[in-house]
Amino acid sequence: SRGLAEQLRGPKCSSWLYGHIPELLFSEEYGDHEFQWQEKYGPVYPIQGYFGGSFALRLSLAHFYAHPIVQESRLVISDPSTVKYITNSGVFAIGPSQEKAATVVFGRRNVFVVRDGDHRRLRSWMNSSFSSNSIRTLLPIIRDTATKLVDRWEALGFPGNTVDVSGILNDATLDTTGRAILEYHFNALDGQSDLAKVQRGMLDTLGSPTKFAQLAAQLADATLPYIPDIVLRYVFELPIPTMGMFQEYKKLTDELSLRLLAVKRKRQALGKNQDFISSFSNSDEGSGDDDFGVHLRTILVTGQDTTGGTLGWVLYKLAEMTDFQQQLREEIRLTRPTEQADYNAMPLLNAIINEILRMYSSLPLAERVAVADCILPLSQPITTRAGANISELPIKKGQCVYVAIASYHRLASIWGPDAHEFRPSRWLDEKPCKGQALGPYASLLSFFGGPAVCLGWRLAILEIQVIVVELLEKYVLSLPPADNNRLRTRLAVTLVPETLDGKRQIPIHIERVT
Ligand code: HEM
Repeated sequence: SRGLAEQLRGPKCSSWLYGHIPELLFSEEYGDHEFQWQEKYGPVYPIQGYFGGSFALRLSLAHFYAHPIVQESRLVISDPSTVKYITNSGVFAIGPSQEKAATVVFGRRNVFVVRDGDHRRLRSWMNSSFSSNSIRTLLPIIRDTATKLVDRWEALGFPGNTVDVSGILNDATLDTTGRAILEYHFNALDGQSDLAKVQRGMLDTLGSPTKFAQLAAQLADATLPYIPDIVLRYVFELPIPTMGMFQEYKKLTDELSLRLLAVKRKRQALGKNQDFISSFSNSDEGSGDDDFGVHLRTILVTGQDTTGGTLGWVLYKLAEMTDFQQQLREEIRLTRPTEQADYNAMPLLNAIINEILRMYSSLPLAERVAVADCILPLSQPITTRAGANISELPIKKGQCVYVAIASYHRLASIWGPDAHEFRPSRWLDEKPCKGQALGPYASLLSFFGGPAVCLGWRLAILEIQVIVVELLEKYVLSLPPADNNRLRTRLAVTLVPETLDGKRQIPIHIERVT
């Protein structure tokens, strides 16, 4: 028996080959199907995975892969008790497709894939540079990036025009991670960094909006779990342009990581140093310098489009809500924030940021797999297809689940009857979240929770706060006059904004504050 998962009610499936995955991951607007399924089937329901039910195909593929994977049926989960169990119990590892994807881009033994003691050790040196004390000291660097961003807008002639603001925001977030954590100037905002260009090219290829690229992404998602690492390594050495980009990225980041380590070691000889790179070379992880490249790539990639995309949504919504924007500008004028505490004490600033994180979580879904048989707790009973009421859900080792972050943020039981509505003012209410906090910040699940909680959430929040304040002090944002100014959300590695004609852009009209 495969546990009870198969006996729950869920949507009917139309594709034997792909199951429900295209509707879940590749729908035109993110959540088109997922949010309706949640309304209909509740916060825990099964969907069909790839290669639906083909036992023969599964068997023939299974011997390539060390762990048994239940591909035919996956659970989509937003029930708070179940989510908490998944993030905290240690019974779940990163899911098979995400594991391969992270290994391909970052390298082996990256923080997403290592488990238990290895994960704890890795996090303990990484955490120190991202603690609240460390992040507070980064404020001058973040403000400096924000000033450079303004300079860039000016140099490109943004004021007085309608422009796409999205790419430059991602340059700013890469520059912040570089300077704040690695003490290294990428100068992505100046357009001078080869590494920044290659990283951009790689992420744009992975998340390309073309039909062909989406089909490729779908195929990769379906088959990656079965492709042994050794074969993948050969695929990435193939002499074709896309693979060349991955190789170039690895080469540049490996070189940079060795250079950074060498500089640090010299400086360390002069005295003790507690930053990211020094604590790596002092820790158990530091025994093999090669691994530093893996961790460098991990933070450069995970910190960039997540934070940049969130910022983009904030600016777009402010351009749409001009009254709110004006009130926020007034809040900024009265507060004149200089310390982190000042930013945290600005109700309107944080209301818009929190509402964006709720409605447009950059990573709306986390894939996990059970590493042992277990019993999932449920906060409300489920009626099975046979009509039985169950108050907990036994599942088997190998069961794949999706922690449905975006769906959780739309539960009426947690966020109230207007959970689907974009309403920043809910954050001015007494208790916007009616449940217990699952994540580290504002009761949101946007940064995940438990031991694998987002490493950079404090940095991301401060960065967004500082940049929004800096931009609103200088500019008035509005939507372009054309009818074609609505954006939709598409999952392309992260949740990206896209115009209705499929362009990865955030067109905003910009005027200087007079
Ligand atoms: C608004 C911005 C951000 C959002 C919404 C976000 C969200 C998340 C989420 C949902 C996860 C869990 C993913 C999973 O396990 O499947 C995660 C993990 C992670 N994030 Fe972030 N993130 C953001 C910014 C950053 C920044 C700025 C950095 C670093 C510079 C960062 C570094 C990481 C790392 C290293 C992990 C893996 C942690 C682990 O597995 O132990 N993130 N993030």
